[in-house]
Amino acid sequence: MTTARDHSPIALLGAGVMGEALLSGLLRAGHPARLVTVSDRNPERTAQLKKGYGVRVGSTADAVAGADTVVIAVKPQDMTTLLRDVSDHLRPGTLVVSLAAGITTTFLQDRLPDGTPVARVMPNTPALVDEGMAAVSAGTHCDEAHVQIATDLMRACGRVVAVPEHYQDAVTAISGSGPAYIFYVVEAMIEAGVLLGLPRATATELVVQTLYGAATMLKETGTHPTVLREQVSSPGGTTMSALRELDDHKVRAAFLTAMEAAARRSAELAQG
Ligand SMILES: NC(=O)C1=CN([C@@H]2O[C@H](COP(=O)(O)OP(=O)(O)OC[C@H]3O[C@@H](n4cnc5c(N)ncnc54)[C@H](O)[C@@H]3O)[C@@H](O)[C@H]2O)C=CC1
Ligand SMILES: O=C(O)[C@@H]1CCC=N1
Repeated sequence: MTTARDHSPIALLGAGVMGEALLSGLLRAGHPARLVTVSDRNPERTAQLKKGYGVRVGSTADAVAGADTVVIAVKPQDMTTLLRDVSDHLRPGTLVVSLAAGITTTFLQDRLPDGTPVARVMPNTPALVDEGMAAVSAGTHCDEAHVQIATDLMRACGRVVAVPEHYQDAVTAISGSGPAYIFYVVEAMIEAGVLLGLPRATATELVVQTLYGAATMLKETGTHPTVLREQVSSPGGTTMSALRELDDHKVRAAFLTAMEAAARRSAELAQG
């Protein structure tokens, strides 16, 4: 899909884990490196990205002044300071896309020049391998073309959905933080394999391929996870013995409580 701002200048402010994931996806999708200016308060980081990707680097002021789209990927706690700098150099009509957890479009609009179009996006780290999941919400001054630009940006490295902004805390708890829960389960399964006497490398290969296979089944068959789980669970068999332990240890309830906590934390982050 092409848009009016295809291959127009982008400023990326904050080039940590998430910023690099998006940057690498954009470049793989064909966005010219010379049209991306990266700014990070850590000079080692900008030097790494300049060397690794051939992008331009500069101050926040330089990056913002030359951009049609400004992508902000700093921690929520660094947002207020950064927005002061951005505000001073933003050209009228420039779209500001924030990837920060918890930071609302109202928070952004209140700290940017009147009428600035802003979009709030919740991405996730699988963007690094073009399998990201991102949810986009529009601010007050964001029209359909702006939403499309934000969507196209994120589509460079995975799937994108548009959601009403009041869903964003829940989205953050599910797909934003979600990869960490999966990696946590993977770690636990590998440890279990080692406990059962498998070499760590073998346990890791078994777990990773099992995860990949199960995820592929979910995605490619569209079959409900309950049905897929039942297909593995023979009457009186091994799987039911394990699942009973997970139920006894309230693992399902723990997931619900954990994701409620993540959503609550997301809502708190805009309060500073
Ligand atoms: N890591 C993840 O899985 C996800 C992160 N996010 C959001 O993405 C944002 C970035 O998170 P990470 O990349 O994980 O953090 P990070 O700590 O890896 O990267 C943040 C970068 O921002 C830079 N920075 C801080 N203040 C700055 C300033 N004033 N000007 C320029 N650069 C500045 C830091 O030096 C750092 O390199 C956060 O708001 C987070 O909520 C959203 C979804 C997933
Ligand atoms: O933990 C965090 O706050 C960020 C937002 C979603 C994933 N990582």
